[in-house]
Amino acid sequence: MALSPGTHPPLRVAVLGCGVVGTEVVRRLVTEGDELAARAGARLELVGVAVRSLDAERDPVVDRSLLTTDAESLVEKADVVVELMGGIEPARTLVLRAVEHGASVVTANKALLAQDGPALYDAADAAGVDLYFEAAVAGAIPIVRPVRESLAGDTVLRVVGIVNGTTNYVLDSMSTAGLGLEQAVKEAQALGYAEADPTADVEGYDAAAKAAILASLAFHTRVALGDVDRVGITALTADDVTWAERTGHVLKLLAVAERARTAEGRDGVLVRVQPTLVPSDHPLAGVRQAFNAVFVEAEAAGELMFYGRGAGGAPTASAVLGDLVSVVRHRVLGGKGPVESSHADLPVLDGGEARSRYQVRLEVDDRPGVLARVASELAAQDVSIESVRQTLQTSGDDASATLVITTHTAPDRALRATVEAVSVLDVVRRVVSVLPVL
Ligand SMILES: NC(=O)C1=CN([C@@H]2O[C@H](COP(=O)(O)OP(=O)(O)OC[C@H]3O[C@@H](n4cnc5c(N)ncnc54)[C@H](O)[C@@H]3O)[C@@H](O)[C@H]2O)C=CC1
Ligand SMILES: N[C@@H](CC=O)C(=O)O
Ligand code: NA
Repeated sequence: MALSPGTHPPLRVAVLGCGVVGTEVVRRLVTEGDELAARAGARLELVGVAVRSLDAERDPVVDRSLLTTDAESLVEKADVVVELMGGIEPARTLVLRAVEHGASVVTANKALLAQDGPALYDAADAAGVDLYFEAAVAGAIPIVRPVRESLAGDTVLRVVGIVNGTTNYVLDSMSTAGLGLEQAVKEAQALGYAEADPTADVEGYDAAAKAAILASLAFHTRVALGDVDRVGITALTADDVTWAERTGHVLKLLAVAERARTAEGRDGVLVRVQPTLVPSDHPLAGVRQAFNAVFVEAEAAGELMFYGRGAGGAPTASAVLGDLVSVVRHRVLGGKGPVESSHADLPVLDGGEARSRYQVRLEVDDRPGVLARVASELAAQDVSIESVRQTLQTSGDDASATLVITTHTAPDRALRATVEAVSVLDVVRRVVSVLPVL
C-alpha cells in the first residue's frame, strides 16, 4: 500500500526542549514538511515546543506562537512526543506521561535511557506505543537500528567504538593543535557537541550511557550506566598524547562491550569506557574531530563498521527525524516497532575480568638492575612483556629514565596488582600512566 498524506489526518508532534538539537528538529519539520508527509503517510503538525523561557533569543525558524512553558499539558495533546530536553527529570515524567496518553516517543536522551530504560520500555509496551532513540547513540550514525533490528538474527560478540564527539574533538585538538583540555572543551561547547554539563562528556558518563544502551541491545540483557567501568579523559596530559604518538598510537576514549567468560567458566558481558591507545594504522585512529565510529563483531556477519557525525544539532536531528518518520508510519499503517529484548539476562562481569594489552609508563632511577626488578614483578603476576622502551633523562647529577613497557594480553586484575607492586619499588619514582592498547 502506498503512503498518502492526503488520506490520513495530520499527526500532532510536540517537541520538548529547543536547544541545539531541538532547534534543528523544528527546522526540518518546518522546511521539509511536504517531503516528510509524503514519506510518513501523514502530515507532521508541530503543535508546540516546550521551553524554559518564552523570552530567550531563538532561531527565527521557531514560531514563537508555538512556544510553551507548560510541557505537561503539551504532551497530553500530542500523538508523538520528541524529547530533547536532556537530563533525568522532568524528562522521565514527561515521557511516561506522554506514553500513558497514548503518544509514541522519540528521544535522544541517553542519560535517561541508561538509567531508566526498562521502566520506559515497559510503559511504552503496556501502552502499545513506540519508543525510538536512534539519536541517543552516536548521533547521526545509524547504529541503534542495525543492532536492534538488522542483527536480531545474529549473535553479537563485541562492540567497540568512539561514541562521544566532545572527547574525540578534545583529544584530537590536544594532539593536532596542541590545545589544552579546557580550551578544547570550550570549542566543543561552542560547536554544540558538548552536553549541557560537559563533565558528562569528559568524565566518560555520556560514553558510558551509550555503551550501556548498545550492550543492552547487542546482548539482550539489561545493562545500566552503573554497570559500566568508566574512566574519563580529565587525568590525561599533553605528555600522554605525545607519548602515545611516539609509540605509534593515538589516544582515544573507547567504549567496549563484549561477551566474556570468567576463569571459572561463567558467561557474561563486560562493558567499559576508558582512554585507550589505538595503533595509528587502525581505522579508529583516523576518526578525527567530533566524528564517531562503531565496530560491531558478530558471529555470522563478521566485522561491521559504522562511521559518521556523532554530535551536533543537524546530524542529531537527522536521526531524530528518521525515528519520527518510522513511528508515524506505524500510526498510519498500524503495527509497532521492536520492544525491549532482555531475555538473555547475562550477568555483567567485574571489570577485573577484562583482558587487554597494556602500556605502562614508569619514571625510574637510571641504575643497573632496575629493569630486572620491574620485570620480575610482572612475571610474579604472570603478565608477560611484549616490548620495553627506555629513554634517559639527566638533570644535573640526577639521572632518571622513562620505561615504557607494553605487555601481552593480560587480565585487568593481574595488571592492576602488578602496577601496585611496581609502584612501591624503591627504584620506581612514579607510575606515570597505565593505558590499555587496542
Ligand atoms: N548536542 C548533541 O550533539 C547531541 C545531543 N543529544 C541529546 O539530545 C538532548 C538535547 O541536547 P542538546 O540540544 O544538545 O541540549 P541543549 O542544552 O542545547 O538543549 C536542551 C534544551 O532543553 C531545554 N530544557 C531543559 N529542561 C527543560 C524543561 N524542563 N522544560 C523546557 N525546556 C527545557 C533547555 O533550556 C535547552 O534549551 C540531550 O538529551 C542530549 O544528550 C544526543 C546526541 C547529540
Ligand atoms: N555530548 C555528546 C553529544 C552526542 O551524543 C557528544 O559529545 O558525543
Ligand atoms: Na545514532
